[in-house]
Amino acid sequence: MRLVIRDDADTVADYVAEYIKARILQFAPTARRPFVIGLPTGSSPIGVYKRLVGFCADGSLSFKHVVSFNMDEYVGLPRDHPESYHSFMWHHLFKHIDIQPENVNILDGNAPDLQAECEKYEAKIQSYGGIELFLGGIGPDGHIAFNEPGSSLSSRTRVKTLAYETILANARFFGGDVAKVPMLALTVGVGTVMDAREVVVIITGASKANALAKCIEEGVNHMWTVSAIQTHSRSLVVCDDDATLELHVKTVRYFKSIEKVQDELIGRENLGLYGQVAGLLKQASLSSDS
Ligand SMILES: N[C@@H]1[C@@H](O)[C@H](O)[C@@H](COP(=O)(O)O)O[C@@H]1O
Repeated sequence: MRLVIRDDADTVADYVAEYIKARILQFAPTARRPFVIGLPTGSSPIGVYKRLVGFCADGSLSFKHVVSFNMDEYVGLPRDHPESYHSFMWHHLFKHIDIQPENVNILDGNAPDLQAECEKYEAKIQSYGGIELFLGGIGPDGHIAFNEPGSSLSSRTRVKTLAYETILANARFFGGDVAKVPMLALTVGVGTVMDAREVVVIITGASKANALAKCIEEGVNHMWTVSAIQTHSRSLVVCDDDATLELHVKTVRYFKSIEKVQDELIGRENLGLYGQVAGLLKQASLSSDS
């Protein structure tokens, strides 16, 4: 796993947006071989989406051959409710880019058979050969998607009861009224996210500091579901300074030093064996190889 630390949420968004752009360009998707991306909602990815919209507007990136799968959706909230994840995604990203509507996949929280909806979603992901890159955010309790504490680390897409903490945290989107926050959601599982060939997680703000420390400095634990990322062979966490508040100084220094050495390596592209690695790093533009 790599940890990249930036000064604030804006520079985190710059980094992640550039990273995703580099990945899609490098993949060179076509209609027959689309780039399959997993996407989150929440405040964490908004800056990234804004930048991706900018790349599409200036012609440096296209989503024409990108297929998306969203992480989750509330149960029972009308699709056109302003706080549904359908509305969120169209408002912040999809309506501004050239993605083909039929390539957008979001769980239907009003499906007559919710279980069947979840199974269909997993099967559709499989039909594309899996997800290339799953982007995620986390809750203050370390949950990824709606995989609340105690979720199985091998869980698949399913119906999930929300933790009271999550309901409280999300009440800000419902005029501060806890009673208006749905208590159930459909969510991809931890296993669904970890099956992606690459996982990138955004963690910003002091309210996520404890979760970041639990997830990367302690063991893999179902009470902090994003800690499963430790077992992934290609994972990247991008956080801001505020989110590092609970990390050991040596952890922060270690990951900063790794990034510094990689930057130096890229500068030595023509030097023998170092050059080989530097070339690979540069080719990947940025690398999350563990
Ligand atoms: N289901 C979503 C998660 O996918 C998201 O990561 C989390 C954090 O949201 P925010 O980025 O607003 O802190 O909120 C919800 O619980």
